Amino acid sequence: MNKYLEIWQLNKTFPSKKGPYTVVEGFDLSLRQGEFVSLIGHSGCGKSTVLSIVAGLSEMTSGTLILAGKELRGAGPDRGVVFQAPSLLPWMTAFDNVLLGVNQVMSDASEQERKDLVAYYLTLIGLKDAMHKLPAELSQGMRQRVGIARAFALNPKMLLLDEPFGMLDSLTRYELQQVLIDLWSQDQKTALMVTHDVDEALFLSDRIVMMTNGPRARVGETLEVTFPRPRNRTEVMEHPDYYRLRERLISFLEEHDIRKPTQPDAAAAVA
Ligand SMILES: Nc1ncnc2c1ncn2[C@@H]1O[C@H](COP(=O)(O)OP(=O)(O)OP(=O)(O)O)[C@@H](O)[C@H]1O
Repeated sequence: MNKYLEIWQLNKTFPSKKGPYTVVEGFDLSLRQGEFVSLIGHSGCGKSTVLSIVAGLSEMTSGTLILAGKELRGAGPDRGVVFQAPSLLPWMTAFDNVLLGVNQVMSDASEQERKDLVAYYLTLIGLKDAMHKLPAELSQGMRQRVGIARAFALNPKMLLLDEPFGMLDSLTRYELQQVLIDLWSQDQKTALMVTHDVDEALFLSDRIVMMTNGPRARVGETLEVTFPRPRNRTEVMEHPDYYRLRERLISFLEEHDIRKPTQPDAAAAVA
């Protein structure tokens, strides 16, 4: 495997009132260039912790991170991050919010080139007619489109997405998943996404990485998703492997459900 992002023996321990709490331990994961990988696991297992360490927004306790052959230290424009809600400056239009980042990262390009780039991504993402509106004049889904357009426009080496559709209603979520996958197909950015949504992971990913529960969470199982690309939802859901892969993901999550009794005595106690 030609490794583009390498996460090697990642450990993260938080201090807590009861002593050090090790969230992830011995977490190993590699991504190929242009690969879309989703990280799935129960709430609190440490998915966002891993993502924010890769983004450089949180420090690891120990381990090694390598992106495109270089060891990562701190945050940088080589990683574009998309959270559940984008942080947009409320007094600036969607266009100016994206331009702000582009101006910082692409200082070598001319002013016109930078503006063209912003307009190009906002148009691709479906905001052609709304790019000069303020964030308050946009719906939540439109604001999230701005966040995604910004991440792509900055031309990072990779995208880090932390439940990017988690706050959207299901129709908007489906729409934006398609928008994201269309943009991704065009730019082929290496992407690591945290999600709770099994169908979202199956629709978008080349590989789904299932995390064990914390404390000391690590990679449990990995699922290859080989549906042909470009993808559309109907074709993916009608693919003969769809329900087998979905079933494997759900079984893994059920096997790792900490609320589920594992012994007859425990079952009796819960009953
Ligand atoms: N700054 C912090 N200080 C102490 N503990 C933290 C901190 N950030 C996260 N944790 C703990 O680390 C664990 C993993 O949190 P994290 O947010 O990474 O999980 P997650 O899998 O992304 O959860 P969810 O799916 O609910 O978003 C949790 O037990 C959380 O309480």
